[in-house]
Amino acid sequence: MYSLRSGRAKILLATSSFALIAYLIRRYRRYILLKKRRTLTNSREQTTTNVTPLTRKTLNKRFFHQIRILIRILIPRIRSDSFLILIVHLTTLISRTFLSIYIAHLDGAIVKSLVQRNPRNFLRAISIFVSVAIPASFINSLIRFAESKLSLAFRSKLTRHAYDAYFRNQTYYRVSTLDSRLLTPDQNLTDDIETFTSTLTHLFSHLTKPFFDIAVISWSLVSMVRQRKNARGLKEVPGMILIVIIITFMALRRLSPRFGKLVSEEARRRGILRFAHTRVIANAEEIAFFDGHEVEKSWILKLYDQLREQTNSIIKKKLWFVMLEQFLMKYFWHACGMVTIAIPFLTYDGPAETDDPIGDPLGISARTEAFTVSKNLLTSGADALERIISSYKEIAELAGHTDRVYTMLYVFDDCAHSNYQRTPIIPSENPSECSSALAKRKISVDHRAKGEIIESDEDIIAENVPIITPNGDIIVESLSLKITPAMHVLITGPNGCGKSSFFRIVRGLWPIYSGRLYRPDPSNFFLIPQRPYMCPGTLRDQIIYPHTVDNAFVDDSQLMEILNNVELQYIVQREGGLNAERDWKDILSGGEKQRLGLARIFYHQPRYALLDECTSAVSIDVEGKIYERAKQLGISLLTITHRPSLWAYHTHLLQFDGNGRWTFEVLNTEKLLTLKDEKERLESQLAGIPEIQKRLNELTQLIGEDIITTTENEENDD
Ligand SMILES: Nc1ncnc2c1ncn2[C@@H]1O[C@H](COP(=O)(O)OP(=O)(O)OP(=O)(O)O)[C@@H](O)[C@H]1O
Repeated sequence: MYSLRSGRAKILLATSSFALIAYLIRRYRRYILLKKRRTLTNSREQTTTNVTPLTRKTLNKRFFHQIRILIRILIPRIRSDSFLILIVHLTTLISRTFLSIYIAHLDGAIVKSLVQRNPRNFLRAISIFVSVAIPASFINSLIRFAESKLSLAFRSKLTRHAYDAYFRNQTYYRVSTLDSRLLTPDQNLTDDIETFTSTLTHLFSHLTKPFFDIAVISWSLVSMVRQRKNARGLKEVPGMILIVIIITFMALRRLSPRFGKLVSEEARRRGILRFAHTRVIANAEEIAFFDGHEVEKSWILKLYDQLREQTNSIIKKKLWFVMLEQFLMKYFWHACGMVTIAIPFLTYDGPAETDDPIGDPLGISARTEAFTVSKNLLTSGADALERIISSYKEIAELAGHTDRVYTMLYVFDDCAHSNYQRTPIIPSENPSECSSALAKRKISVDHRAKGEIIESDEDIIAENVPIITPNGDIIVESLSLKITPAMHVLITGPNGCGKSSFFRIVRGLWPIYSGRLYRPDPSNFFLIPQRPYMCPGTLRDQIIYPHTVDNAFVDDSQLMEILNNVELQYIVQREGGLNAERDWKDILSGGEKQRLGLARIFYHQPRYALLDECTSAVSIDVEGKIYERAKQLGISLLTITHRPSLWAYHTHLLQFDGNGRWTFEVLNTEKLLTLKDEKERLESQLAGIPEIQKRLNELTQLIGEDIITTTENEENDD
C-alpha cells in the first residue's frame, strides 16, 4: 500500500513538474515573441513620428510645462466662465468636507446616546442626521454637476482654440501633407481633447477634496487629542503616520507601471483604427468593385489586434498594481489606523471621565463616542489619502493625454509658421520602383524654405523657383517664366512630371525652397481639380462654394445662367430647386460633378482659373462651350490636360519633359496639330512593321531563301 502511494506520488510529482516546465517554457517563448514584436513596433514608431515619447524621467518637467500652457488656454482670464465654474466647484468640494466632519461627530453622538440608553438624545441626533442628509445629498449632486460643467467649459475653450489653429494658414492641409508628426489629427481634435479635459476635471475634484479633507480632519484629530492631556505616546503618532504614508507612496511610485506612456500609445492605436474605418467608408465603392473586403478586413483586424494587445497589457498591469494599492491602503493602513486610535485609549492614566448623565463611573459612553468619531475621521482621512496616492496612476494617464493635446497644438503652430518635420522616405535601390523617375535628387525637408513670395498686381512671375515635393524630391530644379492675365496656358507632360505641383506652388500650398515668385493675392486664383469637392448642403451651396448664402452676391436667375453655362440647368428641376439638400458626391455622375465644379469659376470669376484635368469626363462639345464662355468673361485659363481638343483655347504652352526640363513658348495650335497628325501617322506605320517583318519571314521560309542573304543582297544592291 505504502509503495503504491509513493509510486502515485512520484507519478504525480513528475507530471506536475513536467507541466510546470512546459508552462514556463511556453511563457518564456511568449515573452520573447512579445519582446521582439515590441522592439519592431518601437522602431516603426520611431520612423513614423518625431514626437519624443513620454518617459518616466521626462514626465515631471515636461508634464508641468505642458499643463501650464494648456491651463492658460483653459482659463485665459479670471473673469472667464471656466474660472467662475471652477470657483463654484471648489466651494461645493469645501462644503462637502465640512459636512463630512459634522456627520462624523453626529455619528459619534448617536453611538454615545445608544451606549447611554438615552432615547431623547438618540432621537434628536437621528433627526439632525436626516435633516443634514438633504443638503449633503444636494451638495454631492452639485459636485458632479459642477465637474461636468467644468469639463464641458474646458473642452469648449480648448476645442475653439484648436480649431482656430487648425483652420489658420491652411494648417489642416499642411499637417497632413507637408508634415508627418500627427498621424490622426481628427482624433486629436475630438477624442483626445475630450479625454484630456474630462481626466483633468475629474482629477481636480479627486485631488482637491482629499487635500481639504486631510487638512481639516488632521486639525479635528489634533484638537481631540489635545483634550486628552493624560494620554502618553501621542507625540509619536504624527511621525508614525507620516512614515507609513511615505513608505506606501514610495512603494507605489517605484512599482507603478508607466501609465502615461501606455494610455498615450493606446489612444494612438485607437486613432489609427478609426482612420482605417474612415478610409473604407470613403472608398467603399472602389473596394466593392474590386471585392477587396477581405484585404480591408484583415488590415482592420490587424490594427484592432494591435489595439487589443495594448489595452490588454494595461489591464494586466493594473491587476497587480491595484492589488498592491489595495493591500497597502486598505488593510495595512487600517491596522496602522487602529494602532493610532488605540494609543490615547490605552495610555490614558487620568481619572475616569464621569460626565455621564446616567452616572457611568468609567466614562465608557464618552470613550465610545471619542472612538467612533476618531475612527470615522481616520477612515475619511485614509480615504482621502488613498485617493491622493492612487491618483498617481491617473496623473500619469493625464500626462499621456496632455502630451497628445500639447503635441497637437505645437505641431499646428509649427505648420502655420512653415516649420515641417517629415519622415524621409528612402528611395528604392531599383529605379523602376521609384514613385517618380524624376525624383533623382532629394533635399532635406526639415530646413526652412528660403524662397520669396512677393505679391504682384496681376502677373505670375517665377524666377528660378524649384518644384520640390513634401518628401524633398526635386521634380524641377529651376523654373522661370512670366504669365500675364492675357495668356491662356496649356500645361502638358508625362505623369508625375510636376504639372499639378506647379499649381500647388503658385497657389502657395507647397513651400518655395529658393528663388522668387511674384503672384497676385490668392483670391485671384480658383482651382478646379479632376474630382471637385462637393460640400455638404444645397445645390446653391455647391455653386457658390466657399461662399455661403449670407455672403453670396448673385440672385437665383444669375445662378440659373451659371448652370446654363455648364449645361446643368436640368439638375434644378430634377432635384427640386436650388435649395435642395442632397449628398451631391453620391447622386451626381462624374461628368456632372465636374460641370458643377466648373460652375464655380463662373460664379467667382477669378483672374486665373487653374484647371487640373477638370473636363476629363465632360463631353467635348460642352467642354468647348465652357472654355469659350470663360474666355469671354476675361478669365485667364491655366489648363492641365492630355486632350488635344483643348489646345485651340490656349495661347501658350508650358511643357515638362519628365526629366526635370521644361519649355514655355507661344502655342501654335495649327502647327502643333499638324505635327501631332504626322506623329500619329508615323506611330501607326511603325506599329505595322512587326507584322510586315513576320509575313516576310513566312514568305522567305515558303520560298526557301535565306532571309539574311536576302537582306545582305539588298544592302549590296543599294
Ligand atoms: N503630397 C505629396 N507628397 C509627396 N510627393 C508628392 C505629393 N504630391 C505629389 N507628389 C509627387 O510629386 C510628383 C509630381 O506630382 P504631380 O501631382 O505634380 O504630377 P502630375 O504631373 O500632375 O501628374 P499626373 O499627370 O499624373 O496628374 C509625383 O512624383 C508625385 O508622386
